[in-house]
Amino acid sequence: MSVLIYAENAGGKFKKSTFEAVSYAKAIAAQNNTNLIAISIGNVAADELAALGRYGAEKVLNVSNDKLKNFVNQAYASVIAEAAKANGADIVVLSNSFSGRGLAPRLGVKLQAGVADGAVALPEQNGGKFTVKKTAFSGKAFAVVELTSANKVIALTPNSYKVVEGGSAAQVEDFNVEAKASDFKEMIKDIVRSTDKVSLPDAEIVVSAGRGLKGPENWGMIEELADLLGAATACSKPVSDAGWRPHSEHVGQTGIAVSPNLYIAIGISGAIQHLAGVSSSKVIVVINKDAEAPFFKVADYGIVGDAFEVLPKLIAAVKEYKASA
Ligand SMILES: Cc1cc2nc3c(=O)[nH]c(=O)nc-3n(C[C@H](O)[C@H](O)[C@H](O)COP(=O)(O)OP(=O)(O)OC[C@H]3O[C@@H](n4cnc5c(N)ncnc54)[C@H](O)[C@@H]3O)c2cc1C
Repeated sequence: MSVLIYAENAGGKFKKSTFEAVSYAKAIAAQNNTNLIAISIGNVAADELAALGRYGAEKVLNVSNDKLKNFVNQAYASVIAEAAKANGADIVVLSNSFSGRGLAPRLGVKLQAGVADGAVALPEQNGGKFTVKKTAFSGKAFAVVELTSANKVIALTPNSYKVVEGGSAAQVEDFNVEAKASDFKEMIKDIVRSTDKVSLPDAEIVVSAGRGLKGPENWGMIEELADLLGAATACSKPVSDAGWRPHSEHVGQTGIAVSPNLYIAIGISGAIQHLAGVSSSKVIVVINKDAEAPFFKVADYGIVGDAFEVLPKLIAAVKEYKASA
């Protein structure tokens, strides 16, 4: 028995969500008194691979097949499943990222494994039962699921488990798998990044605005606040539907799900479909002129006020704080 973690990279670098998933997988390996093996697919430098040892991986399997340079759901799932079988891994962990959400069910089929996607806590293993707390109904609720199969796949919600450092460099080994033509029926031809700014799914802070901002010409204040805080910008669905902001910024049930440390919602009512994508944020701050806006019910901090008065004051206060820090 062992635990296998799929270490996802972006352009050859591991993301914070990967370090969280490795730390989480290490804790599961420790619970089960077994070792942790990582698998990386794509072109990642040897020292970057070995550095996964810092978060608990003892061995890193490196798959650098040219055909697998870009993410291909089916092919990546086949490689990870092969690695799990070859290393006797009965628990496979990955990040519940865009790629992870595609891989988890495929791995479930390939490994005949129960899947807990959107996990938010370490599994509980009592009296032979293996249960995992996970988000349910697009983040509107939590569910505790029991995985009864011998093999298990767990996809960890980003920002729900802390990064734990302490280990030493991992041993890196090449892992070669024959890539099957049938795994390449759908391929990513090109990746065009929408912006050079902070990536929304990975952002620690998100500044988000809704129809209360009245029009696209008022987004200067949102961008200024986001720049000052090193945050990503987001918006509600009607805002992107109206073309005020790109669809890549739309968060919620039908958009991107985010779980930053801080989510600032400005002029957004807090409809259930919006909350579905943001409710796992650690701290939620709401600015809305209507004290009855539903968003206040889930807010940690709220300001009842006109965004056009509150935001300039907030921006000035952040500038003042940064200047004095
Ligand atoms: C199937 C389905 C899926 C959906 N998916 C999504 C989704 O993924 N994401 C999403 O966001 N929505 C989604 N929606 C739409 C959702 O139901 C809401 O209509 C939407 O979230 C409302 O957006 P909003 O809060 O920006 O606008 P509004 O509901 O118009 O709210 C604007 C808010 O701004 C406040 N306001 C106005 N002026 C000011 C001011 N000057 N200062 C401060 N506050 C002000 C108002 O008090 C109000 O609370 C979906 C709907 C359906 C039916």
